[in-house]
Amino acid sequence: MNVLELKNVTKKYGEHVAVDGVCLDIEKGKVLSLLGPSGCGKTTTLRIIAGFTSHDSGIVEISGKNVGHLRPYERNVGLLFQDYALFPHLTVAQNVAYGMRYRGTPSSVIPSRIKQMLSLVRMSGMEGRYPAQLSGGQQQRVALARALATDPQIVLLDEPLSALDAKLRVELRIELKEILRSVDATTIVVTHDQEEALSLGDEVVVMQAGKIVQRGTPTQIYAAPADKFVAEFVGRSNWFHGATRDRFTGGVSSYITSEGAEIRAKSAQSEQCGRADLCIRPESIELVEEAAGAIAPDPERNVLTGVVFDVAPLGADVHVVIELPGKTRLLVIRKNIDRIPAVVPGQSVRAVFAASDVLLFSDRR
Ligand SMILES: Nc1ncnc2c1ncn2[C@@H]1O[C@H](COP(=O)(O)OP(=O)(O)OP(=O)(O)O)[C@@H](O)[C@H]1O
Repeated sequence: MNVLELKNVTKKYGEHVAVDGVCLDIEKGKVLSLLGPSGCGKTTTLRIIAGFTSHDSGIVEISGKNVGHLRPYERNVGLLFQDYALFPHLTVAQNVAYGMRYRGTPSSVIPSRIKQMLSLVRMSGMEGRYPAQLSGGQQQRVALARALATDPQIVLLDEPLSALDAKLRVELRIELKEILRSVDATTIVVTHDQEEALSLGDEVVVMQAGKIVQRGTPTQIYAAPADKFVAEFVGRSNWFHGATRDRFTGGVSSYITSEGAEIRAKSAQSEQCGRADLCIRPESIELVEEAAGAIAPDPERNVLTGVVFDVAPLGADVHVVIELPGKTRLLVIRKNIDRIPAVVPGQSVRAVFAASDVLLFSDRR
């Protein structure tokens, strides 16, 4: 059974439709990431579920019950919101106890529950501290303990890690995932950080302008984006615009790009596409030096010749920018451990990628 179900939920601010007919369900114990650019309606959706914002139409159900008329404290929802900081005048223990007292948890149970929650978020021994005496990461752990203390039916996390620096963010992200899994929490996490969304969510929901444009596993969203917006928003990408020239057997079509290059794409949809946007992920491209000799022709492989423009060794990855004829630039990302050819700017190379790695988006303009 779904713990949460939104049925055609819409919210307008004046003429502006912030949430536009959203339908969303989530099963018990699953973590759903809500991802999208600033202003696409993620926070408004969470606030509607929590009961802080009323929706204009549609139905919000928690465990099969319409909760549209219930106040926030009457819904058993755990919250960790950007603007829902710890109470500065309360200790760690009092902050964690706050929601429980509000919801009528028996006083006899509260101390052991505080202990359990603080141990879960690795904050045992900090009960008597005030928020100002904690680091940003510690404050977020306490806020998480407070959100989970009432054993909520749904946990809503709005940009839970955004205030932290990059390294701590990644560390806490891994912990957060483990904690949510250990308590079997049904969770929606809002983020505009794609890496966070893909790593935390069992499934990812991508929103644009108040609407859901795709829902899928992190792998589906990355490897099979529903449209150009999702492909551009999730992951890095190289883009070409082209028109079909030839069609071959096995779903392979060749496109001539605006810059005059030929790119072959293999896709179930390629038969329908006259003009199309072609997307190639930087990780799908291999670099082959000129010195490596001729590359055997293969109708399902692309070979583009260019000149290395920039090489950026970024720790585990190397980012290489290739300039193709017509000044188009192609980003190639290789793992350091691949021992890619030690290319240098100005060197001629070939960028090689499979026709099946080209994502095609039909251009209906
Ligand atoms: N109280 C309000 N009054 C008027 N407009 C609002 C209000 N709250 C949100 N909006 C508008 O609704 C749209 C969606 O806002 P929302 O905060 O849900 O976006 P978001 O996807 O969470 O963005 P961000 O990632 O920047 O937090 C935006 O255009 C915003 O300006």
